[in-house]
Amino acid sequence: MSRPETDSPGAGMEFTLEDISDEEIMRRRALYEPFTDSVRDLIDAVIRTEVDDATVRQAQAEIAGVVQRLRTQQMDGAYGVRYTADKKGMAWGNAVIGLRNAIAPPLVLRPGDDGGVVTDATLGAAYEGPSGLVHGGVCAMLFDHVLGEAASVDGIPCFTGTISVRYLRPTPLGPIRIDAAISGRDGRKKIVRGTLSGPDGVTAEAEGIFIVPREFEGQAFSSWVS
Ligand SMILES: CCCCC/C=C\C/C=C\C/C=C\C/C=C\CCCC(=O)SCCNC(=O)CCNC(=O)[C@H](O)C(C)(C)COP(=O)(O)OP(=O)(O)OC[C@H]1O[C@@H](n2cnc3c(N)ncnc32)[C@H](O)[C@@H]1OP(=O)(O)O
Repeated sequence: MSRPETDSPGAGMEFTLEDISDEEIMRRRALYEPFTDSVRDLIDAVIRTEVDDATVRQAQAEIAGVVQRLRTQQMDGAYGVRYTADKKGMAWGNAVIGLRNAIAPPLVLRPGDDGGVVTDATLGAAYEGPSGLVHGGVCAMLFDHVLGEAASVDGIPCFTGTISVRYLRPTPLGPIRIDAAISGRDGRKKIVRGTLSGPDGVTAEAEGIFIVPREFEGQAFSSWVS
């Protein structure tokens, strides 16, 4: 596939204009969302299957066939961060929110009561660290994105400068919630705090410094289409 028009506003952040209608976004979403969900199911099934060796080998051959078919037409490089003419972002390859990324839970964010953002998700076997518990790096990755979104609520995308996570108690695999909001501003820097909660309450808290790249100062974008 040829790449749509690419714009690199700075700080290594590359955005790609893909001027498509809302109907076309809906069509692609209806196609790729269930497709990617099937791959998420596959990841979980591969981790948890207890079928016999022959069945595993047969499944591997079938998966290799599917991969080969998909590879007959591929875009160059990663999906990138695409946006429409009215500046709706489509970060569909993103590791945390990507609609086309089976590694992403994917998180879907909504506005919180405090001007911040909140998300609920279910983390299954693919996110395990210690037995039955969420991997600490996964917690950090999810915090990074959610705090980054909270920092960007006014539509100006921010980069993570520094983030620290305090793991208070283990986070069980299963339903989780993350809340994040800006707690301070200093020029291009925004201090953001967040919490990760499981069914029994807060398990980890994070604080980060998020920075508006110089090139983005004064620019406002729309929200993600996820
Ligand atoms: C075009 C259409 C777009 C469509 C988009 C549509 C919708 C989007 C809307 C909203 C959502 C957007 C995004 C948010 C989502 C998720 C977030 C994901 C977060 C990430 O996953 S992102 C990847 C990891 N992240 C990096 O890959 C950063 C690499 N890095 C750099 O790119 C630079 O390093 C940068 C930019 C950080 C700073 O560079 P710089 O040149 O601006 O900095 P400079 O030296 O001028 O410092 C200025 C002041 O920041 C202080 N400062 C500097 N660096 C600091 C640091 N690291 N920690 C703490 N403080 C720091 C200084 O001390 C000074 O402070 P003071 O003013 O007080 O002296």
